[in-house]
Amino acid sequence: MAVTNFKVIIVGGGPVGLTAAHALHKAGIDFTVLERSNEIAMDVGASIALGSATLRVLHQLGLLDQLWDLGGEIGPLLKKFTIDGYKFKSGDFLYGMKKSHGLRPVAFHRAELVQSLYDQLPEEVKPNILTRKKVSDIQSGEKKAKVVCDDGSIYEGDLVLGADGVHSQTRKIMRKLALEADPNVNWDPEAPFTATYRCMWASFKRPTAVGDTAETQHKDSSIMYLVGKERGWIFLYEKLPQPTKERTSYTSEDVEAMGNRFAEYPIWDNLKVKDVFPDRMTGGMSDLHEGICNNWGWGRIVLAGDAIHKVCPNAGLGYQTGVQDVVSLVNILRQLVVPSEPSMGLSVSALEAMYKSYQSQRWDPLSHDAFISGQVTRIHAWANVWYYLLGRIVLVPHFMDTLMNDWLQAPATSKALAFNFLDAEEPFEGQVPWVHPLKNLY
Ligand SMILES: Cc1cc2nc3c(=O)[nH]c(=O)nc-3n(C[C@H](O)[C@H](O)[C@H](O)COP(=O)(O)OP(=O)(O)OC[C@H]3O[C@@H](n4cnc5c(N)ncnc54)[C@H](O)[C@@H]3O)c2cc1C
Repeated sequence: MAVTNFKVIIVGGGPVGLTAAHALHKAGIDFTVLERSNEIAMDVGASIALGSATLRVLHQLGLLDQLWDLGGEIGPLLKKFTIDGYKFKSGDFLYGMKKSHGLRPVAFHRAELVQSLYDQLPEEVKPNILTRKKVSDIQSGEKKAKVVCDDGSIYEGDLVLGADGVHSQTRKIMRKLALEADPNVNWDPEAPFTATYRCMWASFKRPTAVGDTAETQHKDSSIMYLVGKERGWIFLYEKLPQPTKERTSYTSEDVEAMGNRFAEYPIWDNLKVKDVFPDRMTGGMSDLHEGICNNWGWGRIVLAGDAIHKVCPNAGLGYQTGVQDVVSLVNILRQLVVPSEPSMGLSVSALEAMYKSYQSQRWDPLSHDAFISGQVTRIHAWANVWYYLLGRIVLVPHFMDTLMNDWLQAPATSKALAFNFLDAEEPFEGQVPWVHPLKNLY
């Protein structure tokens, strides 16, 4: 039950929007989610792999028990192939994660993860999740914000949280309002991200053992193969003829053509793209935009998730960075609104100060995750000689442990945020202690 009369309107019922809904509910802050799709968990075919830092946050929210039934831990065996089927490496490349924080990443089917986030909302707040609500306009006033949907309906709140993805309408509206208020303000461009690669993904009935994972590396194109509990997924990556900031829509013919271009490439021992692609259950294709916005909030509008930062999926960090946004934002917001008198509300200047704290808390860890994501993508695609040497020769399991995990990933993971108002038993522990242990909240 809400303990304050502060209300957040969340634009977008994707994974980040629904995670925010859980967090706000636990913080005692009222919310409404406006989702443009007809259903919450549209099956677009992709997987989402989550590491220990994200899963412990979901554990704090009480969601982990049900999620275990859906996910499959990746590894221990990762194989690396060239496109002619030569297996140039094989080993436990993710052991470092298990050693440092108790768990290798766990792979979920995205639609099942999102459905579970929805299903696990308490019954009394499920009516706050509204579908077929495409947000078309936002007014940000001194006292309240109004959100207008394309069916003419209007929703009023104290804060609008744009979790509406890479092509965020909330981000576009916020930019327009900020520039109208001050034409000289230095703002992100309307299309703030650039795509250098595109990806086609597909899911199919699990062909090999749970946890199997492979990379197929080549100049400017690569594949990832992942096997979860029930399904397998392939991700086919290809460098674009030139980088673009535009939004390209791909047709089913484009999907078919890309599948055919990769048909003979291996994804596992004795398994090629052509052996799974024709039997795909779901799939999709998009350009992979990359970048981080500089403007995270204005007036009564703030952004989270893909709406403000976009990374390539090879390292599996996109949603995970969005979860960290939610933790940071809700921790700070709760401190501001929950102790205040019910009638006080929050001024725009107080909110804008909050956006600065939120952005500065998230900036360095986010930049680190974006760096890792960009590197992994370019290593898989042999983007230049240096990346080729890393991918093809240098990154053997032992060195991978030291470089990627012990030096880069484990220190970042240990500093990952957790909710500072929710207690929980620590679900994962390894050799590297958490900086924010759940039992000893900071
Ligand atoms: C192939 C692939 C594999 C990936 N694998 C991983 C992985 O392993 N691990 C990981 O952490 N991340 C992964 N990601 C990234 C992850 O999917 C995204 O980072 C994540 O989905 C972002 O969540 P979001 O809620 O911010 O945005 P989205 O998932 O884009 O959700 C936005 C929601 O807003 C809604 N919306 C949009 N506009 C409006 C509007 N005007 N009004 C109302 N609603 C609107 C949309 O319908 C959607 O439901 C992967 C991505 C891809 C493409």
